[in-house]
Amino acid sequence: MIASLERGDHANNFCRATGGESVTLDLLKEKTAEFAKERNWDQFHSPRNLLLALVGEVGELSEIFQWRGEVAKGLSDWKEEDKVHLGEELSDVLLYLVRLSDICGIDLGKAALRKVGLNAIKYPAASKGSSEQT
Ligand SMILES: Nc1ccn([C@H]2C[C@H](O)[C@@H](COP(=O)(O)OP(=O)(O)OP(=O)(O)O)O2)c(=O)n1
Repeated sequence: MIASLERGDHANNFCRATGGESVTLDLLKEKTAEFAKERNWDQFHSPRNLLLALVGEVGELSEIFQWRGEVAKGLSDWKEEDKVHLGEELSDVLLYLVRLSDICGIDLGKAALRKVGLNAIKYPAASKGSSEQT
């Protein structure tokens, strides 16, 4: 438990070290690039390796929900440590996605915003309550 608390403190200090600026995709892109460079891991961060790592983390994320049955929105009945764990696995997925996009030369923020626009055209607000393609 102490080790886990120390780990949390260390991670929180890292967040403060960023100067408390708002978290953007660009910031995460810079942080993940820096993390890889400092460890000489650029050589391992190929598109295929990153994709496999991403899928592996999606598996770890799925395990948290596995066998629980349906989960209430807000996770009000979850233990705090389970919520912290969920945040970690969601983050792993996001960080690998950001890194994969960067390595592939895709501006993820712009691509996602464009996709939101495409989705709105494909599913006009008039089709309220139905997720069927128009
Ligand atoms: N070659 C690597 C290895 C790790 N990471 C970073 C991205 C992820 O955020 C996290 C993944 O680390 P682990 O593979 O240790 O996975 P977990 O943190 O999920 O640990 P575990 O699988 O033991 O639960 O570290 C990375 O960028 N490149």
